[in-house]
Amino acid sequence: MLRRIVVKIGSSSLTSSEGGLNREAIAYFATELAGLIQAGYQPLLVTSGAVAAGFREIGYPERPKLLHEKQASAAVGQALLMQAYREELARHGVSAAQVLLTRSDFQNRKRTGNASMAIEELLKHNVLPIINENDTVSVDELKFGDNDTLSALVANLIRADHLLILTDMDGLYTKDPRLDPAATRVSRVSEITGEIYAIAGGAGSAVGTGGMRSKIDAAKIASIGGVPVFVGKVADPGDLLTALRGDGRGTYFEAHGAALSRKKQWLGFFSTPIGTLTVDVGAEEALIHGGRSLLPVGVKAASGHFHTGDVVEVVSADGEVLGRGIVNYDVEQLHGILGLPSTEVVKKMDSVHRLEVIHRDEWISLKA
Ligand SMILES: Nc1ncnc2c1ncn2[C@@H]1O[C@H](COP(=O)(O)OP(=O)(O)O)[C@@H](O)[C@H]1O
Ligand SMILES: N[C@@H](CCC(=O)OP(=O)(O)O)C(=O)O
Repeated sequence: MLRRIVVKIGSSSLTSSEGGLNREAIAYFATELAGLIQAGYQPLLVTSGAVAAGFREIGYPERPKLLHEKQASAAVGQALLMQAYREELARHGVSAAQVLLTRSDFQNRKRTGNASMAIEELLKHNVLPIINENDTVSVDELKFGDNDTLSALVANLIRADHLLILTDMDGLYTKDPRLDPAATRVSRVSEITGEIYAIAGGAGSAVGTGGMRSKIDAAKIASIGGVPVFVGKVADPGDLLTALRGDGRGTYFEAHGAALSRKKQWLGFFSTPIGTLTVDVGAEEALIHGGRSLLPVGVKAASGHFHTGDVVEVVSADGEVLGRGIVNYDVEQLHGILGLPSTEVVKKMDSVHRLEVIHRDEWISLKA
């Protein structure tokens, strides 16, 4: 299989604060994407820019803040965006297709399957999928808001080899460089800790939305799904290939997990946990590094009104979120066997359906 690369381009790289598309920028990115195809890669594009491209034509003086105004701007701008990409890609003999997705599409197994089938078919026919959020139907609870998270979910869905998030900054800095000129670039992140989140700020431009924080969220999702991420800037011919090969101007986030099944993608990023289990150090080690199931002996506390088959969050003794899983006991049953070795559990219970509190096939680690 060709190596699949998801490239995400933010509004800040495609438009100016006064609105409208920067055609030169689109032409540049089209050339870079064609360069990836020529080098034997299979790129998919996740692009923002619809709102920023469309608001001026509608008559708004600046990027609108109200939802319906954004939606109207996106409806105009999305057509402009696609037209520009299609024309510029055609110069390189590359055909492109529009794919619009919302958060709820990823919550629904059938829709995720449909999206994946359509994307696979496009790739089979060498058509470049150009993906954006479906802004017309996205209201607050359905919205990704920025496209960074969407790009990570797409990368997991199609089992990408790399995710390249392109923006107007050449990577993550120790502080928002617009506020602190002395800030320095973090060139590699092996683990996304609270410290990494603490240095990432919000959007710096008048057109971007998520800022560095949403890029870290995206890097975390992709990294859990086994996809390494580059966040940075490309500006010169060949920069995209250079970024892919590890020498780009930006920050590289290492991947942790292996590619995730659809079920685990849902469990990790879309399920709603209705209880919490606190585990001891041994259980944490078994779950995170040992690839093992969670047994009653390692569970110190259980809270929430959950039943067998519900999703619960698992936290360490000091409250750090370790992951999520589908629990095999009701909370009342679990309270009776907390910390007990398996032999005691079997003696104490009338019948044991499954000994594991969470089976490893129904567990996802959220440490990245
Ligand atoms: N620690 C940081 N390092 C780099 N950039 C940061 C940091 N904190 C906040 N930012 C801001 O994030 C912005 C990029 O995000 P955003 O405006 O949403 O872009 P895009 O439209 O490309 O997604 C940068 O312009 C920068 O001002
Ligand atoms: N779907 C919206 C994305 C919003 C947005 O600005 O995202 P980003 O530039 O990635 O922070 C659009 O196309 O305008």
